[in-house]
Amino acid sequence: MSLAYMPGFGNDFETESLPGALPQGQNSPQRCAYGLYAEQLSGSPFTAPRGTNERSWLYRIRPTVRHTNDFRIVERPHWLSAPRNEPDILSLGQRRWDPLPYPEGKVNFLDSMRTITTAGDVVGQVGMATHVYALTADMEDDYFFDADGELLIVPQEGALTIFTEMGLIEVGPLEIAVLPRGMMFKVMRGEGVERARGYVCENYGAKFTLPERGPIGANCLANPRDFKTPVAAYEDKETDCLVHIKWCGVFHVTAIDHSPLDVVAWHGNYAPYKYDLRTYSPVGAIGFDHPDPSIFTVLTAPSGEAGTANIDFVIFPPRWMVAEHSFRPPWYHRNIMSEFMGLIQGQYDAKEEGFVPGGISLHNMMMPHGPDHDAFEKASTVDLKPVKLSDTMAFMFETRFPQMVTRYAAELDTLQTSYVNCWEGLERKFDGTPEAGGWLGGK
Ligand SMILES: O=C(O)Cc1cc(O)ccc1O
Ligand SMILES: [Fe+2]
Repeated sequence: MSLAYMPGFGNDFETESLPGALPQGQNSPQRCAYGLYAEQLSGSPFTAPRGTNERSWLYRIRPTVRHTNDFRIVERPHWLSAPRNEPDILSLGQRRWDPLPYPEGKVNFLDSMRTITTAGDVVGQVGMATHVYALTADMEDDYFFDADGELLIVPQEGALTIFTEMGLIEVGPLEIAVLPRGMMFKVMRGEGVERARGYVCENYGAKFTLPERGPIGANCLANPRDFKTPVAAYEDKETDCLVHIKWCGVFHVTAIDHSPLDVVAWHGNYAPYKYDLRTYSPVGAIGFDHPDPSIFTVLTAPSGEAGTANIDFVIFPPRWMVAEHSFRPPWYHRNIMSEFMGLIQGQYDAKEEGFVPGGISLHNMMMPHGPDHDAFEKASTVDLKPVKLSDTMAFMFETRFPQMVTRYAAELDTLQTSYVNCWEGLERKFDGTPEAGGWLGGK
């Protein structure tokens, strides 16, 4: 299946899947074409400044009030929300996990979601949660929307077809999809896909946007035209369906007798999109030293405090390493921001082994980390000719808030017990002598 998309980031789009379904010149005609209902979906307050004002007009078979019935609270003990102030679930330390195994039997996207960390406060609309899905079935008559946040989906294995209210998105490894807060959708496996796994960042705060480029100028990094928004598509289905909702950390379900994906036409700037990570144009060190990873920011979710992101979504794409007289991999460091990393394919240059595709590493607030011993030795002694890092794609969900590990993640068999040993060989190499300065200070 080859789907149609509209290019651009945050554009004011318009699309119709039946000719004339979209009203022209006004939003609310007395009667809409084809007997459709008009409905506004607001992603920002009505009065938000133009730059951040987001809403779309949807023309649908039934208004959404008909997609909700009596709600019933349901338990979803594996999809958790912040605040979970349980810093005692796992003792402090750098953490790493092997990939999450696939479940036995048939499990869809929603049922397979497993929360790894939570940060901030879902009701205060700050922070985020990280999750992993490992699915073996489609959502067929199950539909979902997350009132608590925007979902950034990062497939690691197997393509997905996501049927949203505003159209269909196909997304596979090396691509991402972003589904706005409140958007109804269902996730199916892509054509020929048996099972699929990936990472999800649930953004409780302000929406992801493109980072400023500053002196880099008007081009490179993630270019707006590479973001793709689906054209309108609808499901005309009059059979029993379940609508699942996540609201303030609690899950609800309601039964209806038709599909809620019934939007025939829409216009506006509040819409889902996909992005191919291979179209990211990295800018890096062409002289010496290792710049901060913020040069690889694809999307940033601002927190209201300048330069202090609620979340940065950062990738480590294939690129040339050419820095002279420099230690080229990431440096050792400690960070006020908390770093959740995943690997989509290949190898990450700070870790020679142990960080595998589908795996996770977590370097929380102020937890020291950096290259493992082997990577350090290699990078300190290697001949510094230009080297192409290929077949690699790691990423980071970095947040200003500490990330609390869930009990589920803490008890996973895939939690590595000896991760810290990767730094074990970093022995003292100091060869200073008192004559050279010594502990009393410089001369
Ligand atoms: O910790 C990590 O591996 C991520 C990272 C990469 C980098 O190039 C510099 C800093 C940083 O946190
Ligand atoms: Fe780091």
